[in-house]
Amino acid sequence: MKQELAIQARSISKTFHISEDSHNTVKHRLFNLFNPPRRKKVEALKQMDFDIYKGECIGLLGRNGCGKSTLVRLLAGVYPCDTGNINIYGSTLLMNLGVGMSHQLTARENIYVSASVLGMKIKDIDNIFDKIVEFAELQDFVDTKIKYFSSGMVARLGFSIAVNAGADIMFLDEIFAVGDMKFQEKAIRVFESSWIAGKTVILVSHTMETIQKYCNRAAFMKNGSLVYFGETQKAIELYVQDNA
Ligand SMILES: Nc1ncnc2c1ncn2[C@@H]1O[C@H](COP(=O)(O)OP(=O)(O)OP(=O)(O)O)[C@@H](O)[C@H]1O
Repeated sequence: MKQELAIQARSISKTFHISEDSHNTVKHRLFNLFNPPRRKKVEALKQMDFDIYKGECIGLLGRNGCGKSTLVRLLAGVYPCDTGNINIYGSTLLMNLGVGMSHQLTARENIYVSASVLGMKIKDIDNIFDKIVEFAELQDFVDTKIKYFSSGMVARLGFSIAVNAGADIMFLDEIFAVGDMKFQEKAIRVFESSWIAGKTVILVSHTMETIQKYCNRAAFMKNGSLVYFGETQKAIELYVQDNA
C-alpha cells in the first residue's frame, strides 16, 4: 500500500540569537555604555530531513533543550525555518500549552479562531461549540481571556478543539502530563478510540510507556540534531542511554 505524505521536511534548521546581558535598567546601561550586550548563538535545530506519513503517530524524544519544541513549532508554522522547507499536507493544530492560541482572546474567541484556521465554517463551529467547551470542562470560563487560565486549562482547550474540530495533523506536547488526572484519562480514552485512526500525530513526551504504547515510529534528538528516526524501541533505547 502506498503511504501518503503528511509532512515533508528538507534541510530545515533554526538558530536563535540571544543576548546574554539584559541591559534593561538605566544603571545597567550607564555602566555598560561601551560594553554592548553579549550575543549568544543557539543552534536549536541543526539541518535535518524526514518524511512523516498520514496516520502515523510519531514520538519525539530527547533531553530538555535538545530542540523538540523548536522542531514542533517549525512544523506548525509558529517560527519560520532559517534554511530548508517544510511541506504540510492537511490542516494542523499545535497544542502546546496554548501556543497557537491568543492569550488576549477569550476561550470562546479562541475556539472560533482555531476552528476557522482548521477550515471550519462558522455555522459548523456553532454546532460543535458546546461539545468543545464541555469536553475541556471549561463551561464557567467561556468568556474569560485565556491569559487568566492555568497551563492545564489552556492545554485542555487546545486538545478539545483539535479532537472536536478534527485537525488532520496534531502536535501534542506532553498532553498526558498537563491536565489533571480526570482529563488525562479522557485524553487517553480519545487516543484509544477510533478517533485517532487516520490522524497524524507528533507526540512529545518524557514518559516512555506513552511513546511505546501509541507511536509506530519515533525520533531521538540530541543537541539540536536528529540522531535517529525509525523504530520506536530503538529511539527509546537511545534516549534511555542518553539519560544514564
Ligand atoms: N524563542 C527562543 N529564543 C531563544 N532561544 C530559544 C527559543 N526557543 C528555544 N530556544 C533555545 O533553543 C534550544 C532548544 O529549546 P527547545 O525548547 O526546542 O528544547 P526542548 O527539547 O523542547 O526542551 P524541553 O524538553 O525542556 O521542552 C534551547 O537551548 C533553548 O534555550
